[in-house]
Amino acid sequence: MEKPSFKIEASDAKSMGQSTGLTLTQLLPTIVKSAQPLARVPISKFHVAAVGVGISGRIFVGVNVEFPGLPFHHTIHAEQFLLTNLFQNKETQLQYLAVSAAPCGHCRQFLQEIRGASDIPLLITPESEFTSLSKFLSHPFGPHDLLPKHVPLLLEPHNNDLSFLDTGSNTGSNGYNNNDNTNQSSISKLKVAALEAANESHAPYSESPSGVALLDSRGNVYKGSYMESAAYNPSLGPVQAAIVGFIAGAGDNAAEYGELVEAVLVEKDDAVVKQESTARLLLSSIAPQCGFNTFLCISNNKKSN
Ligand SMILES: O=c1ccn([C@H]2C[C@H](O)[C@@H](CO)O2)c(=O)[nH]1
Ligand SMILES: [Zn+2]
Repeated sequence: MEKPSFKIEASDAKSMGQSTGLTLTQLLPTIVKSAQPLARVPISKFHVAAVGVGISGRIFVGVNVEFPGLPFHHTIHAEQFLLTNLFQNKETQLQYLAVSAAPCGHCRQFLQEIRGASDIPLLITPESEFTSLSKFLSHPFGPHDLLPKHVPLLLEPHNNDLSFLDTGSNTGSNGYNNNDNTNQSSISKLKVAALEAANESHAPYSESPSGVALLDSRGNVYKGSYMESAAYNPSLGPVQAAIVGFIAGAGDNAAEYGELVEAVLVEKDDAVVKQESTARLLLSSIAPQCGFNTFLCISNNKKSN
């Protein structure tokens, strides 16, 4: 198996199958094993990998990411990383899921945000028999308990119809380089990306969508959309989602938080769930050199009221 990566194209998955004589699902345990070293686990040293096959035939990887110095609830579980990776690559359904350890209760719950979650075939490696997620979470509580059926679920397309408040929406920034022109043009670029991320955010329970965009020193932009869980606590914040984009998008260069130079958060002015303080806390802990700016938006259907 070659160097582990966070995304395997369908054609590459096919040729891996041909060269090994294995079917797609038989390949998954090997991919799980090779992905485990990608986990960032300074606290637990417990490497979790979650591998999913999307409806397009592409294979995606997630790993757990821990943040020393911060409360545990900032942690990104491997399954959450995987769902974020699928979401960011516009996969609308998960065909198969394989994980290196049985998913914890929090992840079993988070997976309920996918339509038809109970039927997702699940493999706990190194076993070779799939079972369904419903075996791991019977009598699930989920979106169906709180939302009408037509509301889009996690991997389905979202458009929250947000636009910026006209004036005074920057609620403050930190970082060392906030006043030069280059920085202003980066912030404008990040504002557009963060608004896109907020428009794609899955926040049907609070109706408080939000998005983050991160800029690295090479000029790359990484977007992250806030993703809610019907059970509230397993929700994944927009900074975490953008970090998934940063780690998964770095390719062969292992992403270092020290490379982050600027960040923008976009959230609603009248949100009942506000991200700003916790987003600032996480970023200032892992990337103290990174600027941070918040811009407020409004949902257009409310504007006309
Ligand atoms: O389903 C699970 C269970 C645990 N972890 C991670 C969280 C933490 O980083 C470490 C120890 O709990 O393993 C996951 O990623 N998924
Ligand atoms: Zn978990």
